[in-house]
Amino acid sequence: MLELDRLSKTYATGDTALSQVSFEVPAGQVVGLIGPSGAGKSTLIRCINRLVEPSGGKVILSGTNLVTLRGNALRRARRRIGMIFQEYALVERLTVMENVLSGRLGYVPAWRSFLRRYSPEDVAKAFSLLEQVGLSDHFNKRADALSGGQRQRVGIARALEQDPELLLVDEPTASLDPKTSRQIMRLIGSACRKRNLPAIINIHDVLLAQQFTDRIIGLKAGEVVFDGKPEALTDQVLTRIYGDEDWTRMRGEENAGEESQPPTVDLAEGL
Ligand SMILES: Nc1ncnc2c1ncn2[C@@H]1O[C@H](COP(=O)(O)OP(=O)(O)OP(=O)(O)O)[C@@H](O)[C@H]1O
Repeated sequence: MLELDRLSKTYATGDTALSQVSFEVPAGQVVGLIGPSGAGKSTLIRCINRLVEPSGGKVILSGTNLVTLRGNALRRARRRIGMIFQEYALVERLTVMENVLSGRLGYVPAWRSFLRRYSPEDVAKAFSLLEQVGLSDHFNKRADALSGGQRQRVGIARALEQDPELLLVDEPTASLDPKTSRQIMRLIGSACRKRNLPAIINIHDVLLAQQFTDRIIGLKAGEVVFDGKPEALTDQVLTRIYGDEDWTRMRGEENAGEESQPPTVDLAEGL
């Protein structure tokens, strides 16, 4: 379980990106984090893994307050957090398999990670994950030979190879087409449910968030202005988060596009 307790961040420039944000994410729950540009979504994700230093408050992961950790203890805590990025953050010249195995780097001794030697268990696990994300035929391809959707699946497998206790996902679908985006969201959701993993997904696409997450948290100017079930995200709530817009029409247009799409192949089975 993840608990944020009055998490705050004011940058050196004086910009307050987060003010006293508190919520809990229980095991297995997938949270969609939404809000307008500048609301503090990336800052929130980065404060959790300490890529940004919080100015105040606590980030408690399975009983440990991550905010007070330093040095080795912080490194050990970070490997408990799987990250999935918008731009995939793969090592382009390495193979798919090597990219997935890099999820173990935080675990192997320095000399082994330098030589990129992994245990047979790590390799077997990586094969299994690649199979689960539908990429077992591509294990030996270079990452730069893959499509965006395939790269993101490698990113998911790499995060899971790490055996994380928490997944932080930053705009996973921003560079993908609508159908691939849905497959990726479905994969992330089913991986979390199967492993009882809590996840926070920073996502701009409100409809995707509504469809594929268990709970939505709406940030505005660094504060939580909505926290509830996806179906409670009414037009009034969207206006509270983003300001005036014709939300009903937006949903209508999106649904019209949806009907013309062929049924998606569910790659997530077994994940
Ligand atoms: N490194 C930084 N230094 C100073 N201010 C920053 C820094 N990073 C973010 N901010 C400010 O903090 C606030 C929140 O930014 P943040 O990037 O967290 O928002 P966001 O919701 O992720 O936006 P977007 O959806 O556009 O990525 C903004 O006012 C931004 O200008």
